[in-house]
Amino acid sequence: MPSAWSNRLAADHVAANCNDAGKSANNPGSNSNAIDNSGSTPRPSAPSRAAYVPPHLRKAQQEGSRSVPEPVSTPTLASASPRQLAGAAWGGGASGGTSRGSQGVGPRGGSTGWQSPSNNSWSGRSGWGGGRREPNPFADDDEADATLFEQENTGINFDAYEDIPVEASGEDVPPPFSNFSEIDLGPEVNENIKRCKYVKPTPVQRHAIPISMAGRDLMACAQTGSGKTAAFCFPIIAGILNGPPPSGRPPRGSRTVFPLALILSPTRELSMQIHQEAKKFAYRTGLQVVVVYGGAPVQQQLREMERGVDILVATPGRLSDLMERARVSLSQVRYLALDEADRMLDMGFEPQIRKIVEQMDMPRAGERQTMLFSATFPREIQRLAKDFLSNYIFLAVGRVGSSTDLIVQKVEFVQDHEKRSMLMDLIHAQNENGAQGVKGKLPLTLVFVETKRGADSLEDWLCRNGFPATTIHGDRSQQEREQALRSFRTGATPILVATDVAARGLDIPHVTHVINFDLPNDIDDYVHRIGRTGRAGKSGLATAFFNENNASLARALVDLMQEANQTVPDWLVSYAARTNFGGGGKGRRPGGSRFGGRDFRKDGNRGMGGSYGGGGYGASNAAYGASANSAWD
Ligand SMILES: Nc1ncnc2c1ncn2[C@@H]1O[C@H](COP(=O)(O)OP(=O)(O)OP(=O)(O)O)[C@@H](O)[C@H]1O
Repeated sequence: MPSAWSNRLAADHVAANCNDAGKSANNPGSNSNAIDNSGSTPRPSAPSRAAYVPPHLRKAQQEGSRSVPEPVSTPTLASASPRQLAGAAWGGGASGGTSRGSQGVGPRGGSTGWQSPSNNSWSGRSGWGGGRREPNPFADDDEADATLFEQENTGINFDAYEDIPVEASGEDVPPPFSNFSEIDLGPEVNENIKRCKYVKPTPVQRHAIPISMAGRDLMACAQTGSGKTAAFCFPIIAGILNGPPPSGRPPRGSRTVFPLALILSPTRELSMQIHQEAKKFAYRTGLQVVVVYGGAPVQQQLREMERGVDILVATPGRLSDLMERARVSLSQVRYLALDEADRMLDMGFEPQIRKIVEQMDMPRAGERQTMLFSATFPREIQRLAKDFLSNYIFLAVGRVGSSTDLIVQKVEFVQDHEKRSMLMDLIHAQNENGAQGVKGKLPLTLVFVETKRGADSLEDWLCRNGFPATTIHGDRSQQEREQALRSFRTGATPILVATDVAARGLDIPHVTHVINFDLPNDIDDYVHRIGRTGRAGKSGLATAFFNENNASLARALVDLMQEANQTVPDWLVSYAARTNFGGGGKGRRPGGSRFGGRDFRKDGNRGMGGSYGGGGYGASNAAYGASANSAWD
């Protein structure tokens, strides 16, 4: 499909590089020059190239080999994979690789390590005060274009969150705050908020932080990209710093660690991201934040843990493994946060979570503080979740008129065999329209497909046609997944083809377009997928390819789009009318939940016994909440 735009890309060179870039880890010794860009012959083997070292191994490599004095940088042009070279050629530059070589180093925790804002008994505890240098978690941010960073966090669109309806139900709901200065997070955390360039709290932060700081359990539902990570991290960090020093924890160097807070998330990449964020928020507090997740060498993670763990971020599988080896005890956990909580309690994860939370040594609900966060909370999951909570507050932030208006949603009727050419048209169009991505590069496009094979096949096809693409899915090695994400994030490879493994939580600035090449079966999955754009007050575009195979989603999709003030095509409305039997997936209420869904305890207190919903603030009835417009309430 020739065009001025594709011509300018020297597509044959790009496609060749793309082809080379394919699953290189599987073909380490192959001939890099065996290039075919005709699209008709099998993809050539990948070239041999310098082994990629993921971030979590770089330090180990440094420590283990004096001959490697600098941390391994994200590949530059000289060392980049062909796939990245393709991105560079296509995107007009290779500056996307953020050098980590100049990673900054923070001051020693020294005697100030562990000092709480109001409780100096923390000093002298383990942590950075032990003489280790705390790496500066803001180093990468500092390297980023400062203007860009400011735009991200203080852009005018952030005001779009101001009018969001909020519902909080439960007994004695603490009132919200307006500014970070009104709440005692402690001087270190306040300083870190400034370093993050957060000028004012987002609505979910305004409401959730006081609830958690008051010691209450919380189930919070707020839009994608609205700052939920900080909403659960700040109270955890401040709570630990303000709380009593831990008792009964073994001395440093012990093989079993006793974290005070546990943050669980469903994917490795999301856990890594939460870890990065939490380290920023806890910088110079003396608190140790450690992440453990599958697919990466356990020894390295064990070494990290041996240096002390106060806040443990984990995926359930690796955590279970470490608990079985008696390397982690949850007996001292004061704070438990489940990010993407509805996913964590969905069929796939629920038994594992139940085991971790209920059958090991974690203090019971009521003895610990529990926070559940997600953008979606189906009722049956809320019902399940109450087992993990004690006298909790349900918080729902946003629905109509909320930040999701920032995502323009479009639905195109596309038969399966036409999807690829439609995709090509969309990408051509957005590039010819001059959409801008990172530092003048092409905008980032995230394409969701249903299967891992489908992801590989589409990535291959895109590359063959001159579109630098990479892919992330469960069959790729962890190294490949991380490399793909980094290459996409930096703009070196501006198209990422993904399965649902990338649907939740990932915060990738400058994703301007999410394309549902294959629609999910569940409307909540759709909500999370499109939420990869339009984050932190910025606008975004989401396009879905719809055909007869997606008929069961029509009703929920129409409702969702109408709630978000989107233009719904007539043909989709007709589909929805014809298929008004529900859909939305997974046997849940048709259409699943909504961001800003209702507290299920208000549905007649089924199974709850006690009286709830008496307190709270904000609208508490049909004036808002998913029920207002829903076809089912
Ligand atoms: N108070 C704030 N001011 C400015 N930016 C903020 C603020 N709080 C969070 N952010 C930024 O907003 C972005 C989205 O935050 P975050 O990833 O926590 O969203 P989320 O609600 O967890 O989204 P998702 O539902 O997709 O997981 C991040 O880049 C974060 O740094």
